[in-house]
Amino acid sequence: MRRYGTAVQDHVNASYSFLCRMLWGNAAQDFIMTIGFVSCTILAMQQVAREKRSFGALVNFMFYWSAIKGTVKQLANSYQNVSSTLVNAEGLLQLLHTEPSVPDSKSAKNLVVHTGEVRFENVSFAYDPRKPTIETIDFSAEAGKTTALLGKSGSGKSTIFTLLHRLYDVCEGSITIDGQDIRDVTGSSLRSAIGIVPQKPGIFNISIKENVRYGNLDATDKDVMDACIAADIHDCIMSFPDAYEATVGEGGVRLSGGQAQRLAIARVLVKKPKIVLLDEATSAVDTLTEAKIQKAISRLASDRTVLVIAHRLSTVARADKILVVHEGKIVESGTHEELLAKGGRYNELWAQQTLTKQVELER
Ligand SMILES: Nc1ncnc2c1ncn2[C@@H]1O[C@H](COP(=O)(O)OP(=O)(O)OP(=O)(O)O)[C@@H](O)[C@H]1O
Repeated sequence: MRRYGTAVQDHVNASYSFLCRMLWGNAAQDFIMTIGFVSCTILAMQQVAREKRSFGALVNFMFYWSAIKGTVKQLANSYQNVSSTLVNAEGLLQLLHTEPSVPDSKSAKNLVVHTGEVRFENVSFAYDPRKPTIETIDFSAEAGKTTALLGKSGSGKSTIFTLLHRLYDVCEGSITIDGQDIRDVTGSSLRSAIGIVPQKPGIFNISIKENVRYGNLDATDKDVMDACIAADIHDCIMSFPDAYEATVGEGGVRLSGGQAQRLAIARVLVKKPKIVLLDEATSAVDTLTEAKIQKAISRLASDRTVLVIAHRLSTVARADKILVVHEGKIVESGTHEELLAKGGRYNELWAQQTLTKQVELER
């Protein structure tokens, strides 16, 4: 409350000072205009008295003056408005001119995606050179298959996504998509080839239709509806009084967690990328919602390379390949059955998750 109070007080002080200056400015402007008018009128009257000008010219002058006065005042006010708008525009321009921290190389070409095979070759990375985050990770996510990343919190799963998106460059090794090193391609072509379903999707306070279309601004209304049907959210949207025109509130507050995630899946479906990164929400959803999300994910995954940070047992078990990440390294990889048979860390995580699920169900 104290911080908010201080901020409001600062705002009031700034508004008061702005208003005072504006009033002084207006008063000065009116004063100068009046002085100008009085001087010109005296001069004109003298000329009329000396018969240098006709009385009609004096009337004309007064008529023109009253016509021009309003426009000149408007011009001065416009200047005031323009200067305050320029402050905002300057902020926006600064934002638009922000240089990316990982710029495109001079010889960068557009990424050409054929099958969408992703390969990490001996990749090492550290946010802070004193503490490695990823150490010599080596794996490939095969085209059209689902690869699940599983591991404890802080093991480096999200960092693998961040590197594939090239928000940071790797310190050692390379990441390739269909044989092209992502450092040699343009950032825009890389990002348009990848669709992301984050845990907390960025949802805007606009209509559901526009929120889905954000994935592909050229998508037609039919494309949006088809994507929502595939993401199993169409019926839910139709139950809203305004259907696709319903606004969802700032950050999507009027949607449940499961609905927001399916909306994000629909957004990726209209984008139609070859590679999809999926960060499953950990929040406990009921079994029916989980089944709906799972159905939407299966449709999203068909014929696409999917890398998923898996939290749900159903996703983990269905994945074509599972990578167990531990302290920035891949310690185990294989299918669900292979890893269970190994009896290692995966087995341990699986047992833990199954137990948690049982406890949740018993509640
Ligand atoms: N932007 C960042 N700057 C510095 N360190 C970071 C940054 N992002 C993550 N880290 C650190 O990197 C490590 C790996 O984080 P990461 O988010 O990849 O883990 P995660 O396995 O995805 O965890 P979770 O399952 O909780 O999301 C953590 O120790 C974290 O503190």
